[in-house]
Amino acid sequence: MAPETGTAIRFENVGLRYGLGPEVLRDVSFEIENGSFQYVTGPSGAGKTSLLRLLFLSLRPTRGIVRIFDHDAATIGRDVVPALRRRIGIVFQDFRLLDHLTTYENVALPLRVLGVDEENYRRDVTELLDWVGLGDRKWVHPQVLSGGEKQRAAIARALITRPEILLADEPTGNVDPPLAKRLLRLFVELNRLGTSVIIATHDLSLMEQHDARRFVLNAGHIDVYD
Ligand SMILES: Nc1ncnc2c1ncn2[C@@H]1O[C@H](COP(=O)(O)OP(=O)(O)OP(=O)(O)O)[C@@H](O)[C@H]1O
Repeated sequence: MAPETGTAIRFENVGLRYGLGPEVLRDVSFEIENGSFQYVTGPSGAGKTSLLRLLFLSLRPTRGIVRIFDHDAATIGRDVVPALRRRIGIVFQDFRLLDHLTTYENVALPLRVLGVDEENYRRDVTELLDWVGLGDRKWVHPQVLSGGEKQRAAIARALITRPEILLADEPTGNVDPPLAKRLLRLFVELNRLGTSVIIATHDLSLMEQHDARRFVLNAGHIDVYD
């Protein structure tokens, strides 16, 4: 579990460009404390997903400094990345569930990859699936899940390793308002238990329901509202 205080992430004058294209993030600076809660918002194309990809170490900055758990992203060895990523849960916009696995197996996958025996995770996976309201969808495959059910399965998979940081890209994009409210409660509860939560969203009503720090991106620039 994350220590109670301290900085989990620091960005200093970060710039990002794809190939030879224009900078899609410019002079982005902020810190994310352990156990904090923040939204990343801004119009379509503003750079929210790109920012999450930097946070997940799937992109490196073109300039500036990105520090994750006190490691400099520019110099992290490829062999260290998996261990750092295990401390970060991510919910992708397109879920990325594996079609040949059941909901239960998808959620258990990060633990299987870590070599944990099923007898040691069966209860946790079952409890988490109940918690996200998928207890009765455990044995079906993603093809028969609704958009909202897939979303909850992807959230459960991101949480099963009890990450110190949770990144979620539009986690309420496919659900109706009551379910969005429930998912938000889940993120707030997770945050209460010590996880830093970073949610990229367009959903104003979500941000109104739980007031927290906002990172507003606009054409690659960031404004931070505490
Ligand atoms: N792989 C890529 N190659 C080139 N340009 C990219 C790539 N991914 C994103 N971009 C560009 O970077 C900019 C920021 O995109 P990004 O997906 O980060 O925005 P976003 O705020 O998440 O948008 P949305 O809300 O629509 O998901 C856009 O101009 C986009 O076209």
